[in-house]
Amino acid sequence: MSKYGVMVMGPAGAGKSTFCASLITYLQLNRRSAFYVNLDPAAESFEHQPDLDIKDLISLEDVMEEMKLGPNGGLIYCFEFLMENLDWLTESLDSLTEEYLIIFDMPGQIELYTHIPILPTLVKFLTQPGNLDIRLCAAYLLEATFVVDRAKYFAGTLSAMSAMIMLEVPHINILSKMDLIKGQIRKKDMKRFTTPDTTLLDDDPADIGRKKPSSDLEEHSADPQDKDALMSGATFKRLNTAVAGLIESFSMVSYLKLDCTDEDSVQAILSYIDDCIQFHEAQEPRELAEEEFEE
Ligand SMILES: Nc1nc2c(ncn2[C@@H]2O[C@H](COP(=O)(O)OP(=O)(O)OP(=O)(O)O)[C@@H](O)[C@H]2O)c(=O)[nH]1
Ligand SMILES: [Mg+2]
Repeated sequence: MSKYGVMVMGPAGAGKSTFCASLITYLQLNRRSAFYVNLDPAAESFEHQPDLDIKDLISLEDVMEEMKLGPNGGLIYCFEFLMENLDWLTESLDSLTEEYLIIFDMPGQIELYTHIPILPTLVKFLTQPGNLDIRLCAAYLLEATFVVDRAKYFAGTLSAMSAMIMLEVPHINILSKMDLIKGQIRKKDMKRFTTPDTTLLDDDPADIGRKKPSSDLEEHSADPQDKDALMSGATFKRLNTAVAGLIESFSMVSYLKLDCTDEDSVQAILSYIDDCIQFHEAQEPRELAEEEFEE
């Protein structure tokens, strides 16, 4: 029996946990079953209590104290511990039926998605037919306010692409917190953000506020502490153009828009997730139980 799941990922503060909560609320309102797995050992408060919480396996606080590690090193330790104790996941997830959408809420430390092979191993374990056999979709969130600074937007897009290549599962990218940029970006321009386009670098509003050295020579003589000058010179522009060109040539990343305060927006994202994992195709016709019918 297949299981279905979504792994919600992205940089710190991108809105992952809020999206998980909105998704669970939406599923519940629509009589669908959700199983919420918190894999962020630093998360403290939740809108919906997790059905499975990594903190019951290992606590980041204890790790930091006992192993004398900082928060990032501590997190990596927690994930290495999880990888040695995968039975803990199997015990709880194995009995779930295909009716459930398993939602994994991930931590925001970017190194987890870029240069450490822990996540690919975890994803392989979750999806392999011999193990949990979950049809998994990755949802990578990037905050929509990044579009205001093109360098940040392309750097974020590069991290989304790196996660896509690393994980090798169906993947959707999401621009979260769309409500925060409402009215700031014209509809016509928004299309250029949902499918990244190198010409976006030509009209970067963040450039306006930055000092502009007129040449590389001037840039190199700039004060190395002056971040504004460092991030506006010709070399920085060339780097961004190269990154944007790479993203465009791979042509892998496009974004869906999400505003967690809007139910229709959550529904639209869910329909993409369902489609990626072919959720509806596995569902049996179901008659309402007597109590549900009376309700
Ligand atoms: N305006 C607005 N704020 C949002 C939205 N989604 C999340 N936020 C806010 O963004 C902040 C971070 O949200 P979280 O859901 O905790 O983000 P996260 O990605 O889980 O953060 P970490 O787990 O720490 O990496 C909170 O203050 C949320 O209220 C949204 O759609 N719109
Ligand atoms: Mg979170």
